[in-house]
Amino acid sequence: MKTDHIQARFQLDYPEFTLNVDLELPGRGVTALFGHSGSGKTTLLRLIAGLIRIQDGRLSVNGEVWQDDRIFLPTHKRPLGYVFQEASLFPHLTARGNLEYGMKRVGNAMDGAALEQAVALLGIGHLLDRRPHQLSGGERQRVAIARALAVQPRLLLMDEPLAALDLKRKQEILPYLERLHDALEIPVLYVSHSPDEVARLADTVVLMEQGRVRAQGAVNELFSRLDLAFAQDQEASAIIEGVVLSHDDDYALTRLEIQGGHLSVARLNRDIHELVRVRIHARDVSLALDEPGASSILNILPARILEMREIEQAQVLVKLCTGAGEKTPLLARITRHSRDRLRLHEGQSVFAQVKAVALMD
Ligand SMILES: Nc1ncnc2c1ncn2[C@@H]1O[C@H](COP(=O)(O)OP(=O)(O)OP(=O)(O)O)[C@@H](O)[C@H]1O
Repeated sequence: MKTDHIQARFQLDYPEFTLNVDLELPGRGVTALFGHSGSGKTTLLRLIAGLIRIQDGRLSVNGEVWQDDRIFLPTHKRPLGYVFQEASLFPHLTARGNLEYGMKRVGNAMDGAALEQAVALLGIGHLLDRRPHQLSGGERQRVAIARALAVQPRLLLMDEPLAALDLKRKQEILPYLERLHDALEIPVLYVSHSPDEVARLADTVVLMEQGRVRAQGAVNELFSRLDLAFAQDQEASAIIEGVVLSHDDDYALTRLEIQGGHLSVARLNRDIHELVRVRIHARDVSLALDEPGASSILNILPARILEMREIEQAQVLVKLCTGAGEKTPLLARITRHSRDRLRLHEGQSVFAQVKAVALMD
């Protein structure tokens, strides 16, 4: 049995829905369970939490068996944290009272350090004496996440924790989730049907369709697969990780090093060597056969065409790779007319002109 993975195998038959998954997931980092409404994301999370019991399921988390032919740990014996869409806090308890109740409930000896760490990570120190009705939806959710973490779980399950919040509150809470992503040693399973959240937070994506796993892989790999929904969306984009190389304060630009290449972006308030994630929309990338000599475009990357797919009558989606070892994926959305005029074909070397780069975190 692998000790640094989550292995989950479940088959569940409801009258009108069957879930059938056999997954091996990384033992740390954020894995997004992504899919349309009704694809089985919550059901899978509930099976993993032990809230649904089936006969022949198997689940091990970083070497510990939680369920197999002989073992079934009930939910309260599973060292996990569960965050729901709506923060289910006790209204009569303060934020602190809710955190402490969470710890007592699982029978953990009160670990002050873990509690403090969770409070600091979610930035709720100044809210601890308030009751839930004195908190905004986003703040309540931050308390609920801290409560889940204070018990020092070995797995964190999050079921659309932002779904009940409006856009402004979502924007407020996302930086805290990004901090979790960087700080947590434990695996996080994050249910979402927002590609934007997935792009920001996830390392790995499991794409669910009708109770089955349609695809699984690294976020940048899945986002650039032309056969999947991500690339066919209006917001289709490549996700690229880079390191801050230098700042040019004169021109208010920051230079990022990406795998085997560079990107210039609007000045980032980030330290040198810091890791950042950027998103390049397919609609912001155009293609040229020769290196444009005089151009106002900052980022012109040598690239190779891997695959093309017509997506609408007039549009073609192009999957490219760039950088050393051609490992960095890029998407371009061009017109069918341009494809034919430039006689573009798979395997061809081109120059990708990147009009805009959006910072993800
Ligand atoms: N207890 C149950 N009995 C029968 N059918 C169920 C039960 N629970 C869920 N289902 C069905 O299983 C399917 C998957 O539901 P699930 O809640 O897992 O989907 P989901 O991907 O999480 O959706 P959403 O994004 O809307 O939360 C749905 O068709 C649902 O109606």
